[in-house]
Amino acid sequence: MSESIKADHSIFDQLSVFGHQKLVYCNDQNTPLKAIIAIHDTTLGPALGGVRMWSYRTEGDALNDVLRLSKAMTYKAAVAGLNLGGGSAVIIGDPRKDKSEAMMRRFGRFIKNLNGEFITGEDMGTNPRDMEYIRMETQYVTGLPETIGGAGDPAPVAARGVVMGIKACVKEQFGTDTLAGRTVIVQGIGHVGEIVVKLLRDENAMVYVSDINEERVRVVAKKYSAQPVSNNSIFDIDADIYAPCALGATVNESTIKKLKCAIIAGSANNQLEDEAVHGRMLMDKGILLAPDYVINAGGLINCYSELMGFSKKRSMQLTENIYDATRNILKLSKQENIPSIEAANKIAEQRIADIKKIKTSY
Ligand SMILES: NC(=O)c1ccc[n+]([C@@H]2O[C@H](COP(=O)([O-])OP(=O)(O)OC[C@H]3O[C@@H](n4cnc5c(N)ncnc54)[C@H](O)[C@@H]3O)[C@@H](O)[C@H]2O)c1
Repeated sequence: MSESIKADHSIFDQLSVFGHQKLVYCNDQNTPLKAIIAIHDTTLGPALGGVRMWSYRTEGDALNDVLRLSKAMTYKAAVAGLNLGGGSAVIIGDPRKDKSEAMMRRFGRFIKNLNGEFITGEDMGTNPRDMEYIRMETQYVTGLPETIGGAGDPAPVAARGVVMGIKACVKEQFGTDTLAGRTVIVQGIGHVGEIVVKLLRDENAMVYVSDINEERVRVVAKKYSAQPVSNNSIFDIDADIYAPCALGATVNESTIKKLKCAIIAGSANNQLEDEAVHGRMLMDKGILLAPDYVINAGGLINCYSELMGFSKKRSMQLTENIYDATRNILKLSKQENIPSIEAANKIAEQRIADIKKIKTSY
């Protein structure tokens, strides 16, 4: 888990860094679709992961993102105790300008050809409507609207889990898990971030909000009586908790130097630019990191419920367990004097190794 992917390596080299099983390039000039599906590990079950649509600067950036996201899904499902493997997909393009019904349905046909090895759902830049389009072509999709038998938007469940993780860290750092009076910076107030803000404000935390979309900052700050801050100045604020809820890799060499918080806990996947280096740097600085894939697993739990026929109530109950899961990881981190992300990886890898003993692959 500590290796990083180098853009100049061959594709097979890059697949070997994290032990990926399969990579599918989906190209269709008519719709036009350029997508990559990465399947990391199917020991525990079919690979489930969202499809992200983003204006990647280069194809290498898209590949890097999908490899990192799919690996995180394997670990997320493993720690959450779900019978799912890890996979992910990215579509290259601007979701506001380039998306169409035909593109999403064409993407659905690529998933169909994988015969259930990969199941998708929402991620940044995609929504329940897109999942409906994919569903027109394949059954291997989750996050469908409740009106057509799905479990609905996973974001509220993901947000609940994030707040459970925040509470577990607050308990560790401050001795009590009450959020009243704690200060939190939420970076990225989209589907998940906005609900994180709401839940924090419901418990009387003081919340700063930032986003590259200034209109959203204005609207969300007003709606929840939060403090708007510019994206450039978030690391100058003296807050208890930094909650990254946008893109990954925001915790890196330069931001760790500036961070003044006691806790990092948010929904964004792959928050650490380099797990081994930055996990240790945070530990040395006394900043507690809630491993992202542990506390943002609510979205995946909701999708799993959709597959297994669970109710919203059951999803929420399973998501509440994130509090204890986070506490256990922080305990192991302390006992073994290892970064929290390493402790989480150990627990995930142990479960995968145990289940491997009873079956060789999905
Ligand atoms: N939606 C889910 O159910 C779910 C579940 C688990 C994890 N996540 C992760 O949580 C994160 C957010 O997901 P979402 O569904 O809320 O996405 P979203 O697209 O609804 O919201 C993302 C928000 O971040 C903002 N943003 C983008 N780049 C930014 C930057 N550099 N600085 C500040 N703001 C920025 C966008 O303007 C947008 O408002 C992603 O990393 C996603 O992978 C989402």
